[in-house]
Amino acid sequence: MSPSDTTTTVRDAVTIPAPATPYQGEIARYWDQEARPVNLRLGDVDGLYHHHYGIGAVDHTALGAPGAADREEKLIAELHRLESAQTDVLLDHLGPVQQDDLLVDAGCGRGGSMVMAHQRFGCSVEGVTLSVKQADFANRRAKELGVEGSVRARVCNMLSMPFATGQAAASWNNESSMYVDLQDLFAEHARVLASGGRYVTITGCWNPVHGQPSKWVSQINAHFECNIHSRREYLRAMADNRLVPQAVVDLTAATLPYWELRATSSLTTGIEEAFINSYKDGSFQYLLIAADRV
Ligand SMILES: C[S@@+](CC[C@H](N)C(=O)[O-])C[C@H]1O[C@@H](n2cnc3c(N)ncnc32)[C@H](O)[C@@H]1O
Ligand SMILES: CC(C)=CCC/C(C)=C/COP(=O)(O)OP(=O)(O)O
Ligand SMILES: [Mg+2]
Repeated sequence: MSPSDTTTTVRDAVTIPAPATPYQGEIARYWDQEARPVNLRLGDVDGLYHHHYGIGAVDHTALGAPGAADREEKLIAELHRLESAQTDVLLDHLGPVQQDDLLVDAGCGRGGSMVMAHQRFGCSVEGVTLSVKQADFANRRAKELGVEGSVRARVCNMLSMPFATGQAAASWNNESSMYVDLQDLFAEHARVLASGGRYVTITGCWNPVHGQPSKWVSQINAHFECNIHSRREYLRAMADNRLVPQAVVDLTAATLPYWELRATSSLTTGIEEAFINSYKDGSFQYLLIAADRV
């Protein structure tokens, strides 16, 4: 049986906080109900469940012959490999991390990035999500992997995280910053990060050069009930909140192969065209920003 088929839940005896706003209640319900095969079947490949997209070149030899019986299975494994490669690039930008450090995953989803961070650095990783179902899922996976002492998800608003001031050596948002006000978000990261700590985000943002969000960006917002920010907003809000960018990496070209491969799969969700067209017309960018807390 694959992990996504299990029905038992591992729950801390904690009170689940009420959503801070009606919008956050809607987002909690959205992720509580989410069970798209494009996420669960990819996660089933190796037990790391992601809710973000992939980067890097497609390995066409790994896909086997077109029309072969196992082609779809291989394609799913390849999409998953590209999503985990995205996490690896995020982790590459965290800088040196010690075993006794605390890492914070803001908007942790089903916990795939948290497990990968712990496996790489051997340190504690704490995540927050609005969704009880996602936190349960992440904590169940951590227990199944025997890392529940080091990897934990909590149901909590990332704008008010349960960490002491300066407690985190590094923190990140992996495709989760489009659900919140960036000034509020970066103020909270600046609070929980130690001085000299590292913040990393991978995000989709609209390109100010386009003028306003394109119709494709508006379609993505409607699809996910989110509010994609502009590149300018990210850089301004960081500057306003003691986060000084050390690297800004445009991953747009690197994510297009993922989308083009996904569009040929049996797991399409209908949003592929909006991503492909907006990345190609330049109205939307897939960006990594790594910043130091000064
Ligand atoms: C697209 S998923 C990304 C999940 C994860 N970062 C990953 O890469 O797999 C967005 C996540 O952001 C979380 N989220 C959105 N708004 C939030 C908030 N205000 N506080 C905490 N989590 C939030 C959702 O619950 C969800 O887990
Ligand atoms: C880059 C942008 C704008 C991301 C929006 C946030 C989001 C929903 C990410 C992917 O989640 P998912 O993995 O659950 O989505 P899907 O089901 O499409 O794979
Ligand atoms: Mg996905």
